[in-house]
Amino acid sequence: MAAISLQGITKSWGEAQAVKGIDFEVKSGDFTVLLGPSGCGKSTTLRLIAGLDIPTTGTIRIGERDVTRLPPAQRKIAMVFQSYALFPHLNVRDNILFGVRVRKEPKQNFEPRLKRVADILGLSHLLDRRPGQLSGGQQQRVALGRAIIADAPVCLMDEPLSNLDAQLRQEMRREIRALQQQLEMTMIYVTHDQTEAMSMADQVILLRDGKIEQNAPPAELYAQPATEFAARFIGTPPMNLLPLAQEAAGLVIAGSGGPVVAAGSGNEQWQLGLRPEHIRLADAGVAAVVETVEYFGADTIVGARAGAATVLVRAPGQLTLRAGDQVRLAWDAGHQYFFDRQTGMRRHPG
Ligand SMILES: Nc1ncnc2c1ncn2[C@@H]1O[C@H](COP(=O)(O)OP(=O)(O)OP(=O)(O)O)[C@@H](O)[C@H]1O
Repeated sequence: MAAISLQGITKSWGEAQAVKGIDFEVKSGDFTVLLGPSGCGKSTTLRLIAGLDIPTTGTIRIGERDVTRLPPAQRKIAMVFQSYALFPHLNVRDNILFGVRVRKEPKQNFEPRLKRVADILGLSHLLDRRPGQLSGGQQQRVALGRAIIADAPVCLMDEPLSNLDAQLRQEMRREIRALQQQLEMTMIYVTHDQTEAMSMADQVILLRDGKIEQNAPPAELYAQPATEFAARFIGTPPMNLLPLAQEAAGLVIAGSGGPVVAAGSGNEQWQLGLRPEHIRLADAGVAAVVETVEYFGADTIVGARAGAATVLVRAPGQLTLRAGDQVRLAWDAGHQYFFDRQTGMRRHPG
């Protein structure tokens, strides 16, 4: 049985439609990420599940209950927001216990639950401090603690890591994922960061302009993007997309050792997609001129101009290339993707 299901959900404010008809199901114990660019409707969707807003049409179920019109308190969900929403005048203990006290749960349960949650999150030695005396990561853990102590079967998070620096974000990603698995929480997590989505999720729901573009596990989203938009959104750096005009059709033939789409008539309607990690700098292949070289430690991203197109290549290790160097680009035919330029739909492979 699905832990959460949304059917035919729309949300309008006056003329403006933020959510334009979405359907999805979340399995119990799964980590689901709502991913997409700013304004695509992620937060609105999460707020509808939380009960902070009511959908214009459609049905939301949590377990077997239709909760579409229930207030947040009756939905048995925990929430963590970007701002943490900690009370500055309360210490860590009272911040964590705030929700259970408001709900007037039996007092004798408080201390053992607090101890467990503080142990899990490494907050035991900080219980008497106030939020202002904590680092960003510690504050984030307190916000998590408040969600976990509720023992709610469903936890919703809206960009909970966006105020943290890059290293702490990575640590917290691992921590949240481990906690979610350990506690078998059903999680819906909003982010615009595809790396976050790919590294944490069981299921990624990619939203675009109020609709679902693709709903798939991370590996499928990467290997089989349904559309050009999905292909562009996933990957670091994202997939190269080259218009398959006459000139670029030559690229395909030269690069793959054989045309997948025949050169010539009608190729302009296609877009060729190549992931940067699937292109090699080789002895033979398409001639290109290096424009940019960025070294990241484990790998190097090279930007090279081939004809009218600039192609990004991701190569392992450090390369001793400079702008202006001549290189040749090669790739396997099996790594070519083709998209219909009109509809954006992927046509090949698959
Ligand atoms: N209360 C509101 N009244 C009117 N329009 C709203 C309201 N809340 C959101 N919107 C609009 O609905 C659309 C979707 O907003 P939403 O916050 O869900 O996007 P998002 O994907 O979460 O974006 P971000 O990543 O920037 O937070 C936007 O165009 C936004 O301006």
